[in-house]
Amino acid sequence: MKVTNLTIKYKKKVILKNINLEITQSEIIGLVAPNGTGKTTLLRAISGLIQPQEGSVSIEGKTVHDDREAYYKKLYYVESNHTLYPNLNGMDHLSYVKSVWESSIDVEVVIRKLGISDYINKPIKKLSLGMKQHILLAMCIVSDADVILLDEPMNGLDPTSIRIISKYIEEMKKDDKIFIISSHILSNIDTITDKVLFLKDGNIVHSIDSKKNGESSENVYNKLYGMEEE
Ligand SMILES: Nc1ncnc2c1ncn2[C@@H]1O[C@H](COP(=O)(O)OP(=O)(O)OP(=O)(O)O)[C@@H](O)[C@H]1O
Repeated sequence: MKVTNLTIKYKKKVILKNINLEITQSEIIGLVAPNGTGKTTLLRAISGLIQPQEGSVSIEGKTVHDDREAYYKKLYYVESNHTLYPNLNGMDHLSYVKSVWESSIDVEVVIRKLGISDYINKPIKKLSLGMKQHILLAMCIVSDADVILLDEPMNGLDPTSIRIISKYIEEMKKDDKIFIISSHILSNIDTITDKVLFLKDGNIVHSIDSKKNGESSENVYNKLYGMEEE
């Protein structure tokens, strides 16, 4: 997946300027920055939901303009739980994703592994925030897409759930998938990422290779966003 010279503005306000990013298969990328920095904007641009003023995004060499349907099937974007239909249940959502993404993933296995069988048949409007997050994550797993974009996936999850989800994401990486996971809380995603990208002033100002023993991502976060080190 390649992002080339991407610039996004809302009216005259520049949110992202000249972003370049290349992600090879099978990587888990963390996208970290405080609230309001542009993480969601970047994910939305990659997913083709907003058009950049300049630059482009391609997956396996193809942009959304080359073949819209093929591009959308290659990726799955997990936005906020407001995208869930309140009167439908989790199973309805999973069946929908399985059919549209033409996936061969076994839905029952995903439900069992995520431990969501108790509420998978209840309407979304009766579920807690954490339960809805689980349904969203189950949907992205069922899609079996090559590129999975997760916007703040750990919001509302307890530590046990974060561990289960993290383990699942690491397992899926073996199937040659790219994950981009945004978070304003570094500790939620620090342990599973291969690389952490830090956004500031519209650009990726720093990246850390998590598998190498170098600088600590926590120190970088504190330095970049003006927090005192403990
Ligand atoms: N539709 C829009 N119209 C105008 N400005 C917008 C729009 N969407 C986002 N913005 C602005 O773009 C900036 C980046 O927002 P974005 O949601 O991408 O940040 P974020 O890093 O994902 O924040 P958070 O962690 O709070 O979700 C903010 O200043 C926001 O006010």
